[in-house]
Amino acid sequence: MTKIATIVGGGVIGGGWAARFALMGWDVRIFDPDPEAERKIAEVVAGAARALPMLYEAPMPKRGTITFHADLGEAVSGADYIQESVPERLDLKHKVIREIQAHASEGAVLGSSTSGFKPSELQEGAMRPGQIVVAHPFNPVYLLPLVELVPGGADEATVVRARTILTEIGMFPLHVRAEIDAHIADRFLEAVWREALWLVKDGIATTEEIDNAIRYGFGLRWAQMGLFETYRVAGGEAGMRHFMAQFGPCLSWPWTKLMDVPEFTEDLIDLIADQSDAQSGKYSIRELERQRDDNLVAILRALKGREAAAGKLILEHDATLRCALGDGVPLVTVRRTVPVDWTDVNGHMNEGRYGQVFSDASEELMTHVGADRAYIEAGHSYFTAENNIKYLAETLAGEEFYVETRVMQGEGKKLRLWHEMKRSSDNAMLSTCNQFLLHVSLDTRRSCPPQPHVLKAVERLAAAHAGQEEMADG
Ligand SMILES: NC(=O)C1=CN([C@@H]2O[C@H](COP(=O)(O)OP(=O)(O)OC[C@H]3O[C@@H](n4cnc5c(N)ncnc54)[C@H](O)[C@@H]3O)[C@@H](O)[C@H]2O)C=CC1
Ligand SMILES: C[N+](C)(C)CC(=O)CC(=O)[O-]
Repeated sequence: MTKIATIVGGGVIGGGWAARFALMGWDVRIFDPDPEAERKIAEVVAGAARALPMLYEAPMPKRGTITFHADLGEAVSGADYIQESVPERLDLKHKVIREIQAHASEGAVLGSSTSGFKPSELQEGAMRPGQIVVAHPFNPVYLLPLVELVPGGADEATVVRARTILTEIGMFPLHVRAEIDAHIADRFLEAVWREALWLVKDGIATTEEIDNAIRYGFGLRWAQMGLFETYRVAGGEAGMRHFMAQFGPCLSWPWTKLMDVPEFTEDLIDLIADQSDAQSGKYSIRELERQRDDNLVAILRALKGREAAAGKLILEHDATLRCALGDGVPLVTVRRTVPVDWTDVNGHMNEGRYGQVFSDASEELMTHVGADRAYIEAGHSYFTAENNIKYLAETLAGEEFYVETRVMQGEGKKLRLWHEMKRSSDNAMLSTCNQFLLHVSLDTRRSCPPQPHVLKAVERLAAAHAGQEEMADG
């Protein structure tokens, strides 16, 4: 049964939540009094629909519907998960929580995106305080996995449900055990932001120079090792103890402005806004979002390949999205989106990646006929002896495609497959591959007949696919 998430407040963050839930197969309802909300969310969802599927090798779930509701009660009634994402004002959050709880079911999780309020502040005076948790996400919500889960006085059952749901939609719920203003990450980010403001105000660095100091250096380290592991390595062979002995004393030197906050005068606002315009004003916000998303996808996919940090989480989530091939004729062996890191200087999917796509297709087929991991570990497999690939139309980053596979020959050790790669949006033929494989013994590395159960499955498919002639392959 389709699950329902309601997003109350569809701005930058609410739009990101809506996109993540819908792309993970949930039906999404949105309540936001802004008459422009529908347009703004459609733009965020379009960006997310291009970026998020690029993270995965597995097919994405069928996308859920997104509906807009003028009545808050109607929007929340019967929802499984409700995420409050209205502006950061405690009086407004209290009012909205009261209205939500008057109509929401008792079993629903009510998460708040608040960047700074403690859960106990939100729970105070609520009809059912135990139903409310802080679920603080990071922008863009549809790509960054972190969500700080702060229970405060929430019921254990609510916290468990929240964690389960957030994990199911591909997030990393970081359990924040003690509630404090701004949780863990924003406490940290506020310190960095404050120091950056001082550097600009004091004329020491421009906004661009500060961004360069981050993106050419420590920002790259943070994405994969965080702070403490990075500093442990920086301590050399003696590790963290040496690092602290060397740099601990600096903490009492005047390296930072500590808690002083620069006053937000009109002059400071103009200084920063003007420098930001000079740095990035040539791009629209949507263009910057696209650059940011493509870079995040490339970084996350690199980490995925290394099973490191957030990439490991995406790899594990990918495995939960996989499902067995059906029994259709032809078999749909691959369904996925072209990630940005598969494109080349011509701005389209590089020809080398087609080989990977058809290799993935034959691996899926092998699993389907019983030549799976266990079979390979037992010393049997198929080797590809020939690929004849035709490139028929360009394939672009962000496009979903699928591969239909037919078994054209399945006799003894010979296996010949015919793959057709098609674009999902219009079923246009993108590429074909005539692929010949030989069954081998991994002990002798020479060809040999398959085990009887694999041969039987291959023969069954060859019979089912007989007469399904491939396109002329001359
Ligand atoms: N922008 C950011 O980087 C992040 C923001 N947050 C938190 O998310 C929450 C929302 O922030 P943003 O999305 O940035 O703000 P935003 O200003 O982009 O969006 C707020 C939305 O709430 C709507 N709204 C106002 N009153 C409402 C009501 N009574 N009922 C329903 N909707 C209403 C507005 O029309 C607007 O679309 C805040 O609590 C903020 O601290 C959390 C993580 C990051
Ligand atoms: C600026 N901010 C406090 C709203 C930022 C966040 O809450 C998290 C983020 O995405 O950086």
